[in-house]
Amino acid sequence: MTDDRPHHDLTGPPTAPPLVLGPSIGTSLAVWEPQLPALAREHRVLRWDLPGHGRSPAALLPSDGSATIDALAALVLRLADEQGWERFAYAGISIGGAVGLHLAAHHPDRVGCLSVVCSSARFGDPAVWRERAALVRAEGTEAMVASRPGTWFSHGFAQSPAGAALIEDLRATDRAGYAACCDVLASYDMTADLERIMAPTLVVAGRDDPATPPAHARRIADAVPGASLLEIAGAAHLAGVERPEAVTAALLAHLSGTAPARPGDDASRHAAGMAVRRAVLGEAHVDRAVARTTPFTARFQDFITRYAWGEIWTGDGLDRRTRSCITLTALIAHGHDAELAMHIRAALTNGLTREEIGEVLLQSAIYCGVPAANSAFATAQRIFDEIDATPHVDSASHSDTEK
Ligand SMILES: O=C(O)CC1=CCC(=O)O1
Repeated sequence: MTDDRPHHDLTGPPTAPPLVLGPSIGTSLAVWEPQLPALAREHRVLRWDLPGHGRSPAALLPSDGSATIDALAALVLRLADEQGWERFAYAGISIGGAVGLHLAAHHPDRVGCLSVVCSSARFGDPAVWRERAALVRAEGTEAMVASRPGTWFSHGFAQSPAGAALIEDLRATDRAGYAACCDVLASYDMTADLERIMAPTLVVAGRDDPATPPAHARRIADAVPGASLLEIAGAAHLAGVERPEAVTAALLAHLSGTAPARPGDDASRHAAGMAVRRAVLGEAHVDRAVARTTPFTARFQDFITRYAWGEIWTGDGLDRRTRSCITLTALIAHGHDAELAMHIRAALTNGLTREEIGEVLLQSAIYCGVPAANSAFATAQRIFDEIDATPHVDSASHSDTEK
């Protein structure tokens, strides 16, 4: 590697569609580790390190306070050019997402699909970022270590191996590189440019993110034409680390072109429906349903994929969490226990916590009847126990029956 480009790595089939992943300040490209295996299955993934972070040289950005988002975006374009990628999908966390917004607005021919995770069009008061830059230049990134756990994670997660490793990456970050990224954030303001973005855009927020709270995500999603918004419960700023399955599912669905299918033909509705169905119910589950399809069930399989998933679940009028609440209630009301089990797992994938699922079940006791809710609680407890007994299995990888 020469010293004038960011450190980066490449994963996935060399001929697969390109996807560039950008990290957040204080982290390295390892922050994308939880998503990498799934994303690299069907993409050639390029992850890059911010200047002074991971293994990138700090000198990629000026140290005199003049660093800009344009300079960071130029580094990414350089990496894409080296790969011969005229057009690529881009996903970025926080400042990494800001680079994506900038690229999509100012180089619209380069970004075919955009996802921004816990990011913003403006990261608050520039003076605060200038102060942080000065502090880190004087004292190093150790000065940020005490406050990051509460910003990056909701309670307790910082003590997990994944959380602790990220804090160590912060400690290892070069002070000049970190400070220059603060300068970037001080001068960054995309507010007036969001409406120029034409790439299909997904905006993801962590509900408990104090750095870029959901209101920041809403501002982006409201201004970028056609953007979708997903808020993830039980996650702070590094939502992809804390709630990996929810973020991975959202990115996969977006990358596979699940923009609302209406108006469209049956084929595009089927394709969009299949992608959302996979994102919500899990790859393994849908693979099993497809494998079980017979000539007798084929029309019905096509119908639910195209209609339930391709028309209704793809809609952007309600978020997936809300759709899960409605679906759980309806299944309880009609006593469909096998479908309920499947949709309890789907609700977890869609970002509902166990406590929130419990609230839905409690409320169903009022409107669907106590016996129905009693049976639903038993089903939910069984699913939670199954998940706890196999902690490394994706909550969506289940064997409950689906039509
Ligand atoms: O300060 C943090 O750690 C949160 C954050 C703001 C921009 C970014 O990349 O991370």
